[in-house]
Amino acid sequence: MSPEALPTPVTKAGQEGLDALLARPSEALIGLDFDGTLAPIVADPELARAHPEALAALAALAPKVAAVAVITGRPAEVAVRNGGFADVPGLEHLVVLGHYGAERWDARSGEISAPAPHPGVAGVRGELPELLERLGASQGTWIEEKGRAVAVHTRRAADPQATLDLLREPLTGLAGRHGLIVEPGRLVLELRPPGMDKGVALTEFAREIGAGSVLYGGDDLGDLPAYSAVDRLRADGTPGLLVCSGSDEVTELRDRADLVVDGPEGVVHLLGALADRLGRGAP
Ligand SMILES: O=P(O)(O)OC[C@H]1O[C@H](O[C@H]2O[C@H](CO)[C@@H](O)[C@H](O)[C@H]2O)[C@H](O)[C@@H](O)[C@@H]1O
Repeated sequence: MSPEALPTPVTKAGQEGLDALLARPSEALIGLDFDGTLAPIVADPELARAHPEALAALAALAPKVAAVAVITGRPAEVAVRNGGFADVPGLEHLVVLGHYGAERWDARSGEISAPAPHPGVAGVRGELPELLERLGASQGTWIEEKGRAVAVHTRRAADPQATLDLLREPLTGLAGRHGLIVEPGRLVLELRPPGMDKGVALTEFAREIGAGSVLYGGDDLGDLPAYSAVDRLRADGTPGLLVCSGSDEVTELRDRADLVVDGPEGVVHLLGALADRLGRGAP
């Protein structure tokens, strides 16, 4: 198979991040979101799976870099299952940071560590169905039970965006009354505990492994804190590359990214191209 072509970042900072990754891969941290980045978006989150070529690309790249971490809003256990990340040769050191970093799964041990559940989630869970009913949220709006959080999805509603807009304020009020926050995403409003986000998760993990460069790839609003974390790392002297898994649904990342690729397909090609380049002896 011919090697994948490596795309060129459109910013100087991004090019410096890529150059650092290629020059010193053993110091590089690769952080990747799951839904919309490694897994194509589908109407039923239960059916979301990693892109068919994602595991092979990750397994080719992971042994060549310091670490690969999947940083996701999903419960870690769900991401590991839907991603097929367990027991993959080449991914023996993979880390999955679930619930925006509140949970951590290590491939090495197969164990998940997590803090105590936030009591507000039970309160929200109890009130949510009646609130949705009262608001007349259209048919197709449904609640995803996430254990440490609940998410209200509108992708299957007759008018997904209008339904999301209708729910935003009341759900923010409900979350606030129970000490939770609303995390908006692609046709979803998640009510979850505060205090952790993907930026904190990425920064802490980069510090833990002593990363000398960071690539972060995401597609959704929940990935913006990780983008900001890479900006801060760059300001402190750690080169970074911001990758956007492009879609028509979210444009905020596209505007800040160093490199926009075509959805999970493009992400997988990028990972493959990096593995190819490093395999041939970079830069
Ligand atoms: O941080 P992520 O890995 O991107 O997870 C964020 C949310 O992803 C899931 O919802 C999204 O993907 C679904 C499956 O493709 C799609 O149906 C939905 O519209 C998207 O918003 C997941 O269900 C949420 O719990 C995550 O918070």
